[in-house]
Amino acid sequence: MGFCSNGREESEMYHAQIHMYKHVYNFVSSMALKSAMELGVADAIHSHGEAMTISELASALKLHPSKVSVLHRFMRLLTHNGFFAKTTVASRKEGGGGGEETVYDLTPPSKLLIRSKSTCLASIVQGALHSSSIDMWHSSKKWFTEDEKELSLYESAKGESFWDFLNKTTESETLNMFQEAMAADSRMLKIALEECKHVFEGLDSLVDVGGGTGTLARLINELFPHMKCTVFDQPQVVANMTGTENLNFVGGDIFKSIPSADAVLLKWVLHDWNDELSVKILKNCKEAISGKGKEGKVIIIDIAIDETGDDRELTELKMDYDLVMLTMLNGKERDRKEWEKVIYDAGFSSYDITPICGFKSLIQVYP
Ligand SMILES: C[S@@+](CC[C@H](N)C(=O)[O-])C[C@H]1O[C@@H](n2cnc3c(N)ncnc32)[C@H](O)[C@@H]1O
Repeated sequence: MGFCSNGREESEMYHAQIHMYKHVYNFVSSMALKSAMELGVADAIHSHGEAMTISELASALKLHPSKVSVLHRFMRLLTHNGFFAKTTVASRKEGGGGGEETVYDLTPPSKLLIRSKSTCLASIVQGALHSSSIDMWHSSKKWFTEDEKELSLYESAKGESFWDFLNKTTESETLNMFQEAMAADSRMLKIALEECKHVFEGLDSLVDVGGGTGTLARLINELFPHMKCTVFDQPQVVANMTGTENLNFVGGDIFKSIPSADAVLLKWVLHDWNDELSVKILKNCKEAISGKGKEGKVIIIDIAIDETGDDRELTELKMDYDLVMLTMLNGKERDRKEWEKVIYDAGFSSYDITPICGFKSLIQVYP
């Protein structure tokens, strides 16, 4: 193909270059977001109570005076990316002399970084962009040439599985960071749970398998105070947790056995595992709900990839997550067909999938 021989080819090539560079530098937007989260930009604007100029923001964040122009450039990108809104207002400075100034305000995405709010997702930004989640990508070429199907990129690069890394006593800070990120994600489900109360009606007991530190179980308990909820997770995760009359914590292993209940909840658990291990978990869930006969059910909250039904941006997010699960844990995000396979392979007779809260789906599975 000639380089500049014909207008169409030339324009196609330069579009391709833009496409390529855009994807090469996607990480800059992610990292700028992480910097804003670490600096507490959203908290500063929230505490101030109104939109702020760059100098006000720099002073509230206690930045070095030499970094005011740096902050301006970060805010320019973050504003372009929808995290802040920029407006021009009459100068509020004393003796402003009728001049104007540019002020930055919060937008719905940056409101999700306000730490005092229950919907804060700062810990997700922290965990997803932590060096332990990113460093391994430098070893992907080596991983592709290894003959170890079950080895995640994480394990190939670091010599230990992500779960082992999390559970090392010396890394308890990382375990806390991970559990806090999971809790933050669960808190986001509050409204969705209220909207799908019917899913839990008629159940006297529920076990939240891989339920972490119990954030979701607590939300369910608030909606259904009479339901007996059990949070089942690895012993080291639930060791110091205290329950209430209708909320208790049990340590154990999902691959061995799961406490009995009318229903089992699995939020963000099956995407951690490949199909074979997911079938094993689902079979143990089936056993756990067997006392309730045909009335028992397994409630899965996870991603369902739907390339034809979802828009491009949503599908990209779901596919990004698929690679996160693959590389960190050898897990996977599934489309309808893939869900159906693991569900039927585990011996269940039917299921239904409903999208809830943005990018996750609620999958009810019946014996
Ligand atoms: C991705 S987290 C999801 C946590 C929680 N369901 C949520 O969405 O916030 C997966 C959970 O599975 C737990 N887990 C991993 N392996 C387990 C095992 N063998 N037995 C019990 N729990 C396990 C982890 O400790 C972790 O809390």
